[in-house]
Amino acid sequence: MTLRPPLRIAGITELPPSAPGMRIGLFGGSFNPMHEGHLLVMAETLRRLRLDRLFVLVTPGNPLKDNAGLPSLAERVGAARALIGDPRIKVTGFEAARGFTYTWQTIDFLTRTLKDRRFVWIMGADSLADFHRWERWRDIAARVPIAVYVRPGASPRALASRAAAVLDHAQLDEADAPLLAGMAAPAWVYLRGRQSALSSSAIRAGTAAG
Ligand SMILES: Nc1ncnc2c1ncn2[C@@H]1O[C@H](COP(=O)(O)OP(=O)(O)OP(=O)(O)O)[C@@H](O)[C@H]1O
Ligand SMILES: O=C(O)c1ccc[n+]([C@@H]2O[C@H](COP(=O)([O-])O)[C@@H](O)[C@H]2O)c1
Repeated sequence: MTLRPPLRIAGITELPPSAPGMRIGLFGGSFNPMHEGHLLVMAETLRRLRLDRLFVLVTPGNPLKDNAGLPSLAERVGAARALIGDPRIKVTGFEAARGFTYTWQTIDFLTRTLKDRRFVWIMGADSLADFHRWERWRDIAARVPIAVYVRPGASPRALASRAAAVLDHAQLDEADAPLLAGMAAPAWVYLRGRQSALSSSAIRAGTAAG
C-alpha cells in the first residue's frame, strides 16, 4: 500500500479553508522569490474578477524549468507570506504534499473535492505564451476559467500563441472580467492595466530596478 504524505506538513502545505460559493483565484508559481509584480497581479485580479479569495500555489517545481538550486518550499512559502498583507490571499504548498507535478492534477483535485467553489486560474502573459507546452493544457482550459494578466514585453507572444488561437472562441471582453468566475469553462480574459517589469530572475541576478 502506498501511503500518501499528510496534507499538512509543518504548517506550510495545507489547503486553505474556503466556503461553498466562494470565487477563488488560483495563482501558481515558483515564487523564487515572490515580488511586487506578483502582488500587482493578485491585487488587480482580486478586484477585477471580484474574487473572494486567492490561493497562491507555491509549486514544488515548474516541470518546464530546471529546478536545480530552487530554494525549499518552506523558504518560498515563508517569504511569500511575509510579503503579503491582504487577508484574502492564502499561500499554500499543498501540491507538494499531494505529490502533484502538473497543474492539471491540481485543477482536477480541487474541482473534484471542492465542487461548489468557483475557481479561476491566474497567470501572467508570459505563461500564456508557453501554455500549449503544459501537460494536458486543453483539459485545464476545459475545467476552469483563466485570467491572463499583461506583463511588459509579453503581450505579442502571448496573444499570438497556440493556446490563444485554440481558445479564441472562448475569450471574453475585458469589460466582462467580473463575469469570468461564474462562467463555465472554457472561458478566458486578457487583462491589461498597471504593469510591473519585475521578475524573480532579475532579483536573483541582482539586476532588478527599484
Ligand atoms: N511582473 C509580472 N507581471 C505579470 N505577471 C507576472 C510578473 N511576474 C511574474 N508573473 C506571473 O506570475 C506567475 C509566477 O511567476 P514566477 O514565480 O515564475 O515569477 P517570474 O518573475 O516570472 O520568475 P522568473 O524570472 O524566475 O521566471 C506566472 O504566471 C508569471 O507569468
Ligand atoms: O503542468 C504543467 O505542465 C506546467 C508547466 C509549466 C508551468 N506550470 C505551472 O505554472 C505556474 C507558474 O510557474 P512559474 O515557474 O512560471 O512560476 C506554476 O504553478 C507551475 O506549476 C505547469
